[in-house]
Amino acid sequence: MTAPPILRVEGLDVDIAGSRILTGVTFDVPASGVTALLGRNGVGKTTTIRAVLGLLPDGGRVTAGRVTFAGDDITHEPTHRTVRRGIGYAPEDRGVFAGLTVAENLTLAERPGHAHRYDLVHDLFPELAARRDQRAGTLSGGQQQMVALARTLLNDNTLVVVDEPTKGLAPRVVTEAAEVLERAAERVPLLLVEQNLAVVRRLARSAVVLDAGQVVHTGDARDLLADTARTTALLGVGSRPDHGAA
Ligand SMILES: Nc1ncnc2c1ncn2[C@@H]1O[C@H](COP(=O)(O)OP(=O)(O)OP(=O)(O)O)[C@@H](O)[C@H]1O
Repeated sequence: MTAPPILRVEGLDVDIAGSRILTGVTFDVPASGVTALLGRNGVGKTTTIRAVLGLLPDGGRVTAGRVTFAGDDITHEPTHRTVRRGIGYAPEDRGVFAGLTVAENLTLAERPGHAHRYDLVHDLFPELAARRDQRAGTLSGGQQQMVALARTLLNDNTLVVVDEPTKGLAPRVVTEAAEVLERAAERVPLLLVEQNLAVVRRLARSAVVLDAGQVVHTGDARDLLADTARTTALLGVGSRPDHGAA
């Protein structure tokens, strides 16, 4: 028997400033492994995860559909309540406080009512223990990504959502970030927005592809990426650089 999905998105419509941005978006995130949310620039990936987290911009709202987390309807729930259920979020800009130390960044992420898993974080990222007194702004992009992920893993979350973790990283650092994500995914299911298909190939079990605000493909990630013609048609990879051999 397969476990029920940890997250279920059904028929989600989202409007922002009077424009329809998502239409009928439907997909499941299994309770283990990495699910990649893919698609060209501007198709609605970030809007999808922001809708799940109740973080749509001013003028944005869910007009139809349902989001279910661990069996509970969270569609119109305020973000703080959703997050307290056990969803961690590492945003595209990483949300790291540059002027604070690594240790202070982690302390600020501590969520009341959760066990704080410093043992897990330091086991996964020994480098962060060594750099605990270093200001986060002086870390490399890959190390800052470690801090962002460590913040999500500290609170024993049951799902972690990560938006474009390798964006803007040098190829060598992309490999480092992919390793970090791989280690994290052994502990908690990830919903990962990622443009780098080498990273997707390495990490993802399932893939959801968006185009113009609609889901146009769901299925096994490696099967999709093995089909070059389909990948090119859905993602336009021929026209986009795919940095870094992760
Ligand atoms: N605050 C906003 N106001 C108006 N339109 C917005 C806003 N946020 C997003 N959009 C529009 O919604 C659409 C989807 O954007 P979104 O950022 O979700 O795409 P994406 O797939 O994450 O793109 P990228 O890969 O470039 O991050 C785009 O057309 C964008 O212009």
